[in-house]
Amino acid sequence: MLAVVPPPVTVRVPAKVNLHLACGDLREDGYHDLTTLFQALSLTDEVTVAVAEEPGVEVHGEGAAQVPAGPENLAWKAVRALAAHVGRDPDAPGVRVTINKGIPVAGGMAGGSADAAATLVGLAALWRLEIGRDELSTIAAELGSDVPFVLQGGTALGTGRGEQLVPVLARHTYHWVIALDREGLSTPTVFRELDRLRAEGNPPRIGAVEPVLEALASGDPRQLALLLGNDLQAAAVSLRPGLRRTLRAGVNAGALAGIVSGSGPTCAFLCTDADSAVRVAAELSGAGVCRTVRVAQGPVAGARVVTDDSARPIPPGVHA
Ligand SMILES: C[C@](O)(CO)[C@H](O)COP(=O)(O)OP(=O)(O)OC[C@H]1O[C@@H](n2ccc(N)nc2=O)[C@H](O)[C@@H]1O
Ligand SMILES: Nc1ncnc2c1ncn2[C@@H]1O[C@H](COP(=O)(O)OP(=O)(O)OP(=O)(O)O)[C@@H](O)[C@H]1O
Repeated sequence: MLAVVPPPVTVRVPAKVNLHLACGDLREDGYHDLTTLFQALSLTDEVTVAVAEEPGVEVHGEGAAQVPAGPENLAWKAVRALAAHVGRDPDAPGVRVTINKGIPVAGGMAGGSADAAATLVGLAALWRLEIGRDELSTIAAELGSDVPFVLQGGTALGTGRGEQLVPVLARHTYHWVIALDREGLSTPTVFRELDRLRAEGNPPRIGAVEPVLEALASGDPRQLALLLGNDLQAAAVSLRPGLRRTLRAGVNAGALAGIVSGSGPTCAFLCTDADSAVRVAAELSGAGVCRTVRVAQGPVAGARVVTDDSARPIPPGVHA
């Protein structure tokens, strides 16, 4: 009997911005306790997983040259982790992962994490696994602190390393302008810089998360804008002083507020509405303070299969 090769599966996965990121002190395991509010944004990667005789990862799109295409790719680590979890050989998983990057690389928007989350969802479909989202989320957390959130999407409160999530009701679509820097920043370096700043002095810490949750419940972007905060911003700005100018330029261009996204260097600007975001993006891109700008909305869904099965010819021997 001929084995039917399952068709490739494509998954779309969002970037994230942290609306609120309160960072605790360095823990003994090298991580920091976080209280963070994540929002998934409409900047996305597309990841296709396919059964292949020549396994591996290929990366296309913006910034692809900076992304490893070997075993260090977080998507490949996800292949190995899921294979091991379900009793397949992680050294011979027989799959190829094709990543199309739309999320800035090393931009503080969880680009690698997104590819890992998408790979988990794609393989679960390709291998027809009976595996729940909670089980996938546990594997995701082992791959990186941001992976469970981009798997889940929407808006969520993260604690622990950022991997313990509770969904949050956000009654509004928020409009963002995203300013991409010329070069990335390494996440561990930014956390280390915050530790250094804290050892030397006393950089201010952002306030409690509750008022931000209330602002989100109100759905008023003006209220939310007043409360955006990120403890890692001081560290990112210390390593990349030009970000101060970018943050100022976004507000001067008409944004309600600007913030460094996660560990940076990407800056995210909250705008009143979609029209305002387009105007802010146009003005900011002319200000010469960043490599390029994008417009995005949030919240959006987490990693989900987008393969259009209806457009795919039914292989011979398979009946719908
Ligand atoms: C900055 C954020 O993007 C905010 O959402 C995340 O905290 C980073 O998440 P991530 O890139 O998935 O990070 P991981 O791969 O888990 O960790 C990379 C490194 O970042 C630092 N790290 C990360 C998360 C955390 N809560 N504390 C940390 O100190 C550690 O040095 C760790 O070795
Ligand atoms: N699939 C991947 N996509 C992007 N980068 C990857 C991937 N796999 C491994 N990397 C490596 O991870 C580094 C960080 O890239 P990534 O785009 O995930 O950063 P980030 O968005 O700042 O992460 P985070 O916001 O989760 O801290 C890159 O410099 C790259 O070498």
